[in-house]
Amino acid sequence: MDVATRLTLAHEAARTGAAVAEGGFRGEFTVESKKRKLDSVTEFDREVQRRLATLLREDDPDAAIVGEEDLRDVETHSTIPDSGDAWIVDPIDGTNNFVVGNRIWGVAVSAVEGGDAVAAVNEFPALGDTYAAADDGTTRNGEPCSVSDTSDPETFTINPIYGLSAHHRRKLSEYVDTIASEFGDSRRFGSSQFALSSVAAGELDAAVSGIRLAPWDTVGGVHLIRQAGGTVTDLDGEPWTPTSAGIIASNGEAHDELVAAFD
Ligand SMILES: O=P(O)(O)OC[C@H]1O[C@](O)(COP(=O)(O)O)[C@@H](O)[C@@H]1O
Ligand SMILES: [Mg+2]
Repeated sequence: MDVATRLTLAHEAARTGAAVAEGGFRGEFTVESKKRKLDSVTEFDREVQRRLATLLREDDPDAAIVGEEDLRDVETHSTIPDSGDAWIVDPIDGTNNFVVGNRIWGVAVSAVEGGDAVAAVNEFPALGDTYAAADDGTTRNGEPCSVSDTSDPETFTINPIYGLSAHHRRKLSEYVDTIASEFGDSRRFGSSQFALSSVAAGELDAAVSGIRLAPWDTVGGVHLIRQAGGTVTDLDGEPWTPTSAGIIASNGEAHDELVAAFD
């Protein structure tokens, strides 16, 4: 399958999942906690992943499906296979927002070949924004977009992505302090894919995390940023991969300063 076809399929999957989730947004549904109190899953997370996995398998039967939710009836991987093709799915990124009726949640679908992302779509239906990329740049709602051109670190707006586990809380507060003392302002949204999409479209200058984030929270958004002209590394400044323990994603204009500031 060529990358243009993969992008089309990613769009179709994201749209399908978004329509399913939109049907439940601000309605009544069941919510459960997974391993941690803040790690929520709803019946819509599971249903969207089920629908996406079925749709993607129909068109690409040999590809692995990597997804956030553990479904009894659908085979899903939790890590990206070393070889072959895979689809990475976050059925709802920003579930805690979805649960309380906050609009910042989306469906993330990306295609990986031999470990490398080749197409990605992050759709945020309640916001009306869809970010997408194959191999010829990134679009927001079908129009080309690019990372910001902010170059003065003191004016950078940065999203410190944290996660849902309590033991990393100290790291988050250190990151917020560093942003306040060495950079500009901080933002937090409760959705890693939203943060990364925002960097890709120049709505944020950078997003950083000191913890290893899941592939469904990152791979698509990282591809969007790289295709939009940005830079994504690990905390040592080496190119980011899904196994990196931390991420510095930026417009590239003050990347060395970011790498020096966060560890
Ligand atoms: O910006 P915040 O509040 O640190 O949130 C980031 C967190 O949000 C999430 O992207 C939400 O993911 P889910 O809603 O899919 O569970 C986390 O995986 C990530 O760690
Ligand atoms: Mg999710």
